[in-house]
Amino acid sequence: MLFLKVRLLDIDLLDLVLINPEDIKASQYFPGDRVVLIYKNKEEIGTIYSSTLVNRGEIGITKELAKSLKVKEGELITIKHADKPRSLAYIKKKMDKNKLSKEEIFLIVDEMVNNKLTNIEISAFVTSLYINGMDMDEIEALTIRMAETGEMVEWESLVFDVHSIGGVPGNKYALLTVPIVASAGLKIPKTSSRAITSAAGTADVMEVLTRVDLSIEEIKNVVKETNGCLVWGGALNLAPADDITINVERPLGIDPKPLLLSSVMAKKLAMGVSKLLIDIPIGREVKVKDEKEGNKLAREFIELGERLNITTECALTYGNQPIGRAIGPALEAKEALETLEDPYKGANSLVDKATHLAGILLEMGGIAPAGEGKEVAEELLFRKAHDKFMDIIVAQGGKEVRSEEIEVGKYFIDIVSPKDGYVIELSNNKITKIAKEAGAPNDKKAGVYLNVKVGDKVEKGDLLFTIYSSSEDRLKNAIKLARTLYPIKVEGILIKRIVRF
Ligand SMILES: O=P(O)(O)OC[C@H]1O[C@H](OP(=O)(O)O)[C@H](O)[C@@H]1O
Ligand SMILES: Nc1ccnc(=O)[nH]1
Repeated sequence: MLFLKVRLLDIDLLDLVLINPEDIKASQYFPGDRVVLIYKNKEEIGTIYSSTLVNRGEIGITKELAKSLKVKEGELITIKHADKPRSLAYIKKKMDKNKLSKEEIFLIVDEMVNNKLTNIEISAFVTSLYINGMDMDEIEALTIRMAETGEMVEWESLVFDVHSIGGVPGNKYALLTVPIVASAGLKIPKTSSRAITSAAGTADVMEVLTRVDLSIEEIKNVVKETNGCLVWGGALNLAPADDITINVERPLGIDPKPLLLSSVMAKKLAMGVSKLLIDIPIGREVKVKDEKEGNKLAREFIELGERLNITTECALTYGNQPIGRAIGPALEAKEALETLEDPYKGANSLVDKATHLAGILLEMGGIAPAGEGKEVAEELLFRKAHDKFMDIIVAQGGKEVRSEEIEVGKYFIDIVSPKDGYVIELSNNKITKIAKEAGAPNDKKAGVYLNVKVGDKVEKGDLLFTIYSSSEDRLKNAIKLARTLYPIKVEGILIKRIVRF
């Protein structure tokens, strides 16, 4: 046991514990050791790093860790050796391609939620799922435990929801679909995650306009008032393991299928959703490459839904190029608002996707007859969705806002076509990489605005796209990347002329 005086660190690395090298030398500990930090009746796990940033007799811990321990700067805490988490053996079992039992999966989730696993261990779990997968029994256990380890919401009437598996840039459909469905009288308390593989998750986009970190009580009030909401799952104590795994998935840029299924469905189970529509974008550069793979994933969502008592339908949607033209939180919020303000001016792909998905939900909810949902949704988009969206923004704690008031990055650069021709290729992955390099999603004002889409005719010097950032340096890096990646290819229609011999 070692007693040390707390120093608070402004570092975003939850389990980081700094100790002066001299103190480490004089103790039984080594850098990299996992330790239990004890303060009064609270315990947390941390990993020791050696650093002269703290003086002898001090221990540097993050503000977040201090908050969990309820300890203040200058107070004394105790550390002792931590046992290896028991679930580590099961993570290794999955690495060795074995099936895990329900109890083993429950323990992994429990230890994850109780801060007993370090990011390295969680990352090994995520990677093992990426490589070795899980069967439906395992996925069901993972989903149920992810939901049960947080709060579970109950409603007096049926609630609906829509959720995209993501992967396609510019996927701001929910900012239209939710108000359309809510304005038809169905309850739709939508939870989203932040970006996983993309440059902006729905929660990141919505946060530009209003609060997304509502409590369950607040959500209930918003839904009572407006029928809908668009909130961030990670802010609530709703399926807490979801946000923990997403924070590991994001830097790896992967979304393993068992986690994709459990991440989405655990949030829906915890939120008490009864009828759900899943959007599965299909395309070369998204999570699901073709229709065959899409059908398979859809069947898995439907089966998992049955096991959880959530009536689930799926829509396979076009994912070969971005939805709409804006990529990045503020740019997407602006485009969604523009489209709600005047759907005639909105990007076709955005209006089409949002009304198709809303239409299916309206049919599932008995509001529209079979086959007529899209038409009803379009009408609601023109007549009611904008006002409903404003009501939701205000009820969540924001202010009514017009699209022209949304600020985007003050540093920007236009990228123009090097030749005459047609846009023959627009790469999702490359556009996402450029938007991220410019700072999205953390820099809400960063991103890419596409002036052209596949098939458009362009002349040399015409604007192809604009990159925005709040930082001059990040913009420079994004430009450099854009110049090497060529995310948009322009070619003439004539490929080759062949003459007779
Ligand atoms: O595209 P990437 O970042 O991989 O996936 C994450 C996004 O997909 C889902 O979309 P929605 O909430 O249904 O709109 C999530 O909630 C999140 O916004
Ligand atoms: N893995 C996930 C993909 C899409 N949405 C989620 O909430 N989670």
